[in-house]
Amino acid sequence: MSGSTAEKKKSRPIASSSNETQVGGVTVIDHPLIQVHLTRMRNKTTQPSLFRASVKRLATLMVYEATKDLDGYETTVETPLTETTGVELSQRVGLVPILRAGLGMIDPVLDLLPMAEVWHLGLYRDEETAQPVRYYDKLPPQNPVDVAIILDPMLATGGSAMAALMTLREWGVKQAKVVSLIASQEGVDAVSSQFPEAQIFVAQVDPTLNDRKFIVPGLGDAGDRIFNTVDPS
Ligand SMILES: O=P(O)(O)OC[C@H]1O[C@H](OP(=O)(O)OP(=O)(O)O)[C@H](O)[C@@H]1O
Ligand SMILES: O=c1cc[nH]c(=O)[nH]1
Ligand SMILES: [Mg+2]
Repeated sequence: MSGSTAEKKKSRPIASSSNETQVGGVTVIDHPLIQVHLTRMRNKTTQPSLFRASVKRLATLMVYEATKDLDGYETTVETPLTETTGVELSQRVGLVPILRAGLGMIDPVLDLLPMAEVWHLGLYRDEETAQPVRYYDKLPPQNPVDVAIILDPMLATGGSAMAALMTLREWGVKQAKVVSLIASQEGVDAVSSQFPEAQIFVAQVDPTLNDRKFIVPGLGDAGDRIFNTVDPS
């Protein structure tokens, strides 16, 4: 590989050794693969097909880490050779994608948790006020899941995540996790102060929001980039 671009650029470890950093109530999951896929998503020239693929890859890596405290029970299994012990999950897990952009994360997460229930929540941000507007919610009145995992690539002001957490609290969910790819510092501060019991997992926390409450540097509008609905005018 002599003379390759990779060799000419200075190589260094790009993730902390533990791969997890606690910033306030937020777990930042730091891993070279996470950073590489996130960089593709941030790049404005990345086309929707690669953007979608990157969302899926990141969702898999993030949810793998975010589910490491799930409870299980011991079971027995017959291999072709003998009987041995194994594990089954013992908690009812609900995945809660926030429409639209959260839909981009659901398929890879269902691959990891095929027994999970999926409860959709429709929320969009009003363009003028940046406040979340509810337009779809079919959560049942009773019988909450044991663990709910909110899926949404972006956590900007935190308004949408807090609206979702409030809905889950009203349903009676005892353990709620939020898995986002990019958050703003302001957003994670707001969510962790209003919902200190919620576990928040992000790949990176960006420093600011602009005057339209978009994350900076961020990646633009995740829903538009996933679904290829950027207004060309
Ligand atoms: O933290 P907040 O300030 O609430 O912003 C984050 C929300 O904004 C985006 O959705 P958007 O309103 O663009 O809807 P969409 O997914 O339908 O595009 C994103 O997917 C979050 O749901
Ligand atoms: O930066 C942002 C903020 C909200 N929603 C997005 O998709 N991106
Ligand atoms: Mg959007």
